[in-house]
Amino acid sequence: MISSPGAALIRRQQFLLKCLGAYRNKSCNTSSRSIKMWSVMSGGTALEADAISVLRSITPSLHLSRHKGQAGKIAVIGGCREYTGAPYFSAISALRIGADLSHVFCTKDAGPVIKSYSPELIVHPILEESYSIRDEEKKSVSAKIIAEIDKWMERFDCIVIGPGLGRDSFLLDCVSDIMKRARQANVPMVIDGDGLFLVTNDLDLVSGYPLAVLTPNVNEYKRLVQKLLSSEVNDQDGAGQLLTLAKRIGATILRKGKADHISDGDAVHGVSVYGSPRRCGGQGDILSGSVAVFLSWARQCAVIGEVKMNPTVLACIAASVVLRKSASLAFDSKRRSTLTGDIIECLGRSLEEICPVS
Ligand SMILES: NC(=O)C1=CN([C@@H]2O[C@H](COP(=O)(O)OP(=O)(O)OC[C@H]3O[C@@H](n4cnc5c(N)ncnc54)[C@H](OP(=O)(O)O)[C@@H]3O)[C@@H](O)[C@H]2O)[C@@H](O)CC1
Ligand SMILES: Nc1ncnc2c1ncn2[C@@H]1O[C@H](COP(=O)(O)OP(=O)(O)OP(=O)(O)O)[C@@H](O)[C@H]1O
Ligand SMILES: [Mg+2]
Repeated sequence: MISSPGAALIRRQQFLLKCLGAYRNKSCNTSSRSIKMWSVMSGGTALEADAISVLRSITPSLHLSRHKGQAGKIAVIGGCREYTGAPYFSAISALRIGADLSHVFCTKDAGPVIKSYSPELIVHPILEESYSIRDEEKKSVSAKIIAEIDKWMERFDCIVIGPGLGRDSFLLDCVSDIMKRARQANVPMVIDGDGLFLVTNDLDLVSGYPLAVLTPNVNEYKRLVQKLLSSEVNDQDGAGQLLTLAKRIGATILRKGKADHISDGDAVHGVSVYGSPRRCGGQGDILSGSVAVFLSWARQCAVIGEVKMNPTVLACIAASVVLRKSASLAFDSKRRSTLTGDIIECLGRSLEEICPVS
């Protein structure tokens, strides 16, 4: 059941309206059709809001005085023998949204492959799967991996855990340790793909960590609901169930689908901007890299006036809007042949149309 809104929630709702209203008349050399999202605060009040304004409020302007790294340093932990596309899509999307540096930590096998896709990515092929190490080596190999990641951890503004990670048990144990380190260092995490498999089986990794964002697709969401709420997905009360799940976990969830639904346990927001009917694999990977960048930006500007907006929620709204708009642009020209790479090509144009570089 959705509980009554507290004073803080009402203030937040009023703030959101004010913040959105402030931008409504700002000129924009885009087609500027209003991009709509809806929000349901805990009291059940629906409000139509302008997601363009959320994007504009968190996207930093570009100045000649800014140095490399200030627009975001992102790391993706993922990429194994089977999957090299997913971490690439996530990491390159982070750069296309506007991050300055994008790293990938992947297995030794995946490293050369991912490097060959792009010279823009900084690729660390340091992870290992069980098949490549003997049992007696596991402890020392694991310690070496953690030591290597530790050298970098505090430099990252956000890490994405899971695109194309695979399910190897040794690898997942190492990634659990990496997540614990990230949490200790207060580094935000976006958990997707096989990272969600890990978290579903060990909730403590993200439980009560407000800087964690979970981005489940249909299957991943179903597994979370079954495990944590001991029930089936309830689409009659989808918003209520998402709210309960987010509250139970103590983190933000972006439930992907025909409309994207976002909750941090206080409110549920929906983004239903028209996207594309093409369902080629990899679109969730674009989303994870994009959320990471917007989260690093939103954390820098989420305190406006007296009210603090949850940066994880703002980041999810922004990423969802830009991905869907990009998918729509790509589909306009590529139609049935639209691939994930085509959507990534449109990320810059989508964001530019909403937040033009002055
Ligand atoms: N190029 C690459 O390297 C990419 C690699 N990736 C990486 O792959 C790993 C596994 O991730 P995943 O998403 O493939 O696994 P999962 O969620 O179990 O789905 C598998 C099956 O579930 C079904 N299904 C899906 N949606 C559904 C729906 N709406 N409604 C109903 N059913 C639905 C559908 O089953 P089918 O229709 O074939 O029976 C689908 O085939 C992970 O590491 C990820 O990051 C991807 O990022 C893609 C690009
Ligand atoms: N039925 C749909 N209609 C319109 N857009 C959708 C639909 N399903 C998903 N999307 C869009 O695609 C994005 C990715 O969702 P999807 O369910 O494909 O993730 P995923 O399965 O994790 O993708 P990936 O193949 O990268 O693993 C969502 O954020 C949403 O914007
Ligand atoms: Mg996925």
